[in-house]
Amino acid sequence: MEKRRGPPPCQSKEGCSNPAKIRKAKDGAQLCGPCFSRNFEDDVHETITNNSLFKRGERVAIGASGGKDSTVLAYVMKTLNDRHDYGLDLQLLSIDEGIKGYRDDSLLAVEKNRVEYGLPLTILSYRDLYGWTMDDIVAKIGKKNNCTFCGVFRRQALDRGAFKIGATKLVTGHNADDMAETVLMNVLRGDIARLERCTNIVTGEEGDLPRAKPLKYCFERDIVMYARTNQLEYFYTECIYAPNAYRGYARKYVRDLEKVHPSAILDLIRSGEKVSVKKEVEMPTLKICERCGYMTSQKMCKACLLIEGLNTGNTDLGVRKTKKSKKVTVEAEGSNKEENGCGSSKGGCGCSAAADETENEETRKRLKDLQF
Ligand SMILES: Nc1ncnc2c1ncn2[C@@H]1O[C@H](COP(=O)(O)OP(=O)(O)OP(=O)(O)O)[C@@H](O)[C@H]1O
Repeated sequence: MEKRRGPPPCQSKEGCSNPAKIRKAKDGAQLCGPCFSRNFEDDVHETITNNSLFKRGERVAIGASGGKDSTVLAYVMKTLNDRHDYGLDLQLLSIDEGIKGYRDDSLLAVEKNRVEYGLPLTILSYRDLYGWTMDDIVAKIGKKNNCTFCGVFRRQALDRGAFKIGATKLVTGHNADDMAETVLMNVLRGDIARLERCTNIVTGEEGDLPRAKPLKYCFERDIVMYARTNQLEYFYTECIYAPNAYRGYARKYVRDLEKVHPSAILDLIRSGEKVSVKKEVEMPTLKICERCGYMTSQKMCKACLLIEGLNTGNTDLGVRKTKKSKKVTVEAEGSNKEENGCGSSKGGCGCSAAADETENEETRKRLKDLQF
C-alpha cells in the first residue's frame, strides 16, 4: 500500500527542519508557524525601511479598531520596534463611532491589547467630536449613505486624536486586498486623482499629519493566519451598517479574481502605482475650514458640511451635489456661519433647523474645544 505523504518540509531560507503548516498567500511559500511569522514580520520591516516610513524618536499613533488588521499592525509594529530598535514611541488610538453591538465590543479587544502590548491608548468618540453617534445618524438618515458620514468623520477624528496625543505620524492597518479594491473602485468611478493617490504608502504629507500603511503589501489571508499563529485577540464581525457598501462588490470581485490568478492583488496595486496625473491637471489646494480649522480644499470641510446637514435636516448636504449643498459652500465663502445659527442662507430664519439651534451651538463649542 502506498504510504501517505506528510506535509512538505518548511521552505524557510534559514534551513528549518520543521514540517510546513502554512502556505503564504502572497507568494505560495510553504512554511512552519514560527518561520511564517518571522517571514511576515521581515516583509513588513522591508516595507518600512525601503520606504523610510519613520524617523527615530517619532511618536506614532496606531489606528486601532480592534479588528484583525489593526490588531496585527499594533503587534507587528511593537515587535519590530523592539527587534530593530526603531526608537518609536508607539501609542494606540481608537475612534468610537457609537455603534452598539459593534464598536463597543471591538473596543474591548483594543483595551486587551493595550494591557498586553503595554501601549498607551486614547479613545475619541463621534459623540464628543460631532455631537452625533453613528446609531443616531442611521436612525435619522437610514442605511443608505451612512458610510459617507462614517468615513469622513473617522478620517478627521483620527487626525484630531493623533494631534491630541502629539503624534507626528498615523499608521493604519490597510492591507494589500484593501488597496486592490480601492484601485478597482477608483477605476470604476473614473476618479483619476484618487486613483493616483490611493496606492501611496504615505498620504497627507501636504498636511500636518502624514499617514502610513505598513501592511500595504500584506495579503488579508496572511494577516488572518499571522493573527492565529500568534494567538492575537481581535474582533471579527463586519460593521452592522456596511453590508450594502459599494466596496463589498469590489471585494468579492477581487477575491474571485485572486482564486484564479493569485497575483491579481499585487498586479492591481502595481497598476495603481503606475498611474500619474498629467502635470497640467489642477489638483486642489489645501485651506483651513472656516468653521472648525481642519484642513479642506473648500471653504468648509466635509465633516462640517455633513454636521450642518444633520443639524438642519438637510441630510443630502455633503453627500450629493445638490443646489442646496452648493449654496451652503458658497455661503461659507461669503459669511461667518458661526453667527448665522442654522447655517441656511437666511440667518435666524425659523426653518426646521431653528429647533436644533442649541444642538448646533453645542457641536460648535465641542469642535472649538477640540482644535489643536
Ligand atoms: N474606529 C477606529 N479606530 C481607530 N482606527 C480605525 C478605526 N476604524 C478603522 N481604523 C483604522 O483604519 C484601518 C482600515 O479600516 P477599515 O474600516 O477598512 O477596517 P478593516 O480593514 O476591517 O481593519 P481592521 O481589521 O483593523 O478593523 C484599520 O486597520 C485601522 O487602522
